[in-house]
Amino acid sequence: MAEPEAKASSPPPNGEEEKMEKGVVLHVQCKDFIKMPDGKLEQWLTEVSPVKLQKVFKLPTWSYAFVTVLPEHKEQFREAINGLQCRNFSITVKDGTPRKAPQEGGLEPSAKRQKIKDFPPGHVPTLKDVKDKLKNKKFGDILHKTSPLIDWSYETQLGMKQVHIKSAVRAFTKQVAQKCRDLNQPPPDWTSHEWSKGSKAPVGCACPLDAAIGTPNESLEGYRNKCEFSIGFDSSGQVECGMVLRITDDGFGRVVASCDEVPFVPQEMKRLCKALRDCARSSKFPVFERGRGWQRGFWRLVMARFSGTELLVMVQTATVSGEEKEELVSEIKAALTQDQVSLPVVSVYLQFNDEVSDAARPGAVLELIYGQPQLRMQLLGLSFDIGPLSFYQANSATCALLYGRALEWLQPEEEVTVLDVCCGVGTIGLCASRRCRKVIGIELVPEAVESAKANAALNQIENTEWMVGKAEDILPKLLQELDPNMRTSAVVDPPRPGLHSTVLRALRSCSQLSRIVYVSCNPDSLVEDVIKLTMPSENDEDPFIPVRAVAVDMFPHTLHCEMILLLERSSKVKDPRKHIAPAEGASGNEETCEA
Ligand SMILES: C[S@@+](CC[C@H](N)C(=O)[O-])C[C@H]1O[C@@H](n2cnc3c(N)ncnc32)[C@H](O)[C@@H]1O
Repeated sequence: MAEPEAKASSPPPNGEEEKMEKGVVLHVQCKDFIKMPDGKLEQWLTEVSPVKLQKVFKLPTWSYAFVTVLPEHKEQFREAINGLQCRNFSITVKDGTPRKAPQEGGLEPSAKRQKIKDFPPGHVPTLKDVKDKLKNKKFGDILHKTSPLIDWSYETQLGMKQVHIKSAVRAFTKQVAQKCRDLNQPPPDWTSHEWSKGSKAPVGCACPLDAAIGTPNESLEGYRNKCEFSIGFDSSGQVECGMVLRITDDGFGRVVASCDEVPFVPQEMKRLCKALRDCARSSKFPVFERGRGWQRGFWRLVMARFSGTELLVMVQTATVSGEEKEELVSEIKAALTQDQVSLPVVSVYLQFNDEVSDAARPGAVLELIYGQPQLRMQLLGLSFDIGPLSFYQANSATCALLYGRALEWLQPEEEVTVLDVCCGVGTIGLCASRRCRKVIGIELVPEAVESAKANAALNQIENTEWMVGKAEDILPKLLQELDPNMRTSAVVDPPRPGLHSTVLRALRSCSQLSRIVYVSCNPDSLVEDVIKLTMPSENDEDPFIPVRAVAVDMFPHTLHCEMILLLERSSKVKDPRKHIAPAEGASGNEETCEA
């Protein structure tokens, strides 16, 4: 499950309006775009497009790009590109929205014309409705930008998230049935109305949904144990350390607002932001700024992790060397560790980043300039030491509930080997390890794998093995070489784009694997992955079947929604239609019903 950024999201692009007015803008989306630098994507699209592209615009975090073509080329482009495969996923092409530069202090003209309607009192919108509404609202306040559900009660927010995952379950149920019909093959039984009725699932859903797991009341404020803050200028031009309120009209600069009002930021982090804001205001080093083709200044980002009692901080600046670096380091240390600041800082890292993007390259210099290298977190009776770069679930209280349910469904028994795919610092696997034969964790980030090994040792756990690399490279061979008699279960917890198709194929074709617990932070990508795990195929008689799902709200007040889905081999799942009570007046006993 990927962690959503604790910062306000960027609006779509802007700029070069002249060119955009002459052409038409198309929204071109594909899961694999997120991994492609925009230059590479432009090169690839230019190669596959039958028409000349006027412009390709994509930011590093986007899984979509805005492509401008001449109006007379629009349909030809759409026809050629829509449905085309890019690496492992297919591309969709929709009409994009050409943008005008926003007018000072107001809404964009197009958004004004569109007339933003507030939701009527008492109406509970879907998460998608709220998201769509936000797209049109350019200049909101930081509270609503970061916490768009804040105006609804928490109970209502949970209801919205429950509806969201119900839609995901309906979507894969319906799509598997439709795909089978398209292929002239009978849809699997679990897509039928009778099956969902027998399993007491909502209409159209293949499996029942448990009541949504929410964040406990006492953790609804300040629940994040990790946040990222930007150092930049606020709307009055003052240096601020907080959250990005909006992107400036040129598409490059960020207007930063204080996070004082943001409910999910813990008080300790709010005080940390103030200390760093004051430090940057009085510093000899200017704040980082960027525009088209230029960048200057130093102070950029702050990442903080909070264990509940202690803080680990990473400050990101542009590169500073020699004596100047020493000055910068002592400014940071003084700001964060002097007695009068009274912040519980136990660890400070400095990272240099000279990219236009805030995402530093994987090899960017990262130096511990104060205190201990890691922060100790407690979870389900175990201790975890984590560094600045490793993934760790950002809401500790709800994470314990999520893992509790995932393990309940996984049933790690003595004879079972558990695969922890995309394991991060090994949290789920280590929590399962005391109940199963062995845990094998696979993770991309080397720092996280080192932490997983160290965390196993820290908790005196010896039945684990950790593998560093891409799951798509490691898993096929690992599963092929598995002892044929080894009972195996898997928990998969991929980042937002979901699992690689090679991983899905390997899981599906491993006969020793009988159960998958899929933890997802993105129900949309889960839908596509579940289709691949469950679609009947001629070569394999025993695909997976969705058995149970639950929404987990790790990020109250935001649009993010996690879910857990249990999948089991179809041969192991009892047919729930057999338990439907016979209609009144119908003859026959239970045996005849089951026949
Ligand atoms: C949502 S996190 C889950 C981490 C862990 N299961 C937990 O609960 O803390 C996803 C993890 O997948 C890792 N990851 C991303 N792409 C990967 C890949 N292709 N192969 C293996 N791991 C990957 C990320 O580094 C991250 O640690």
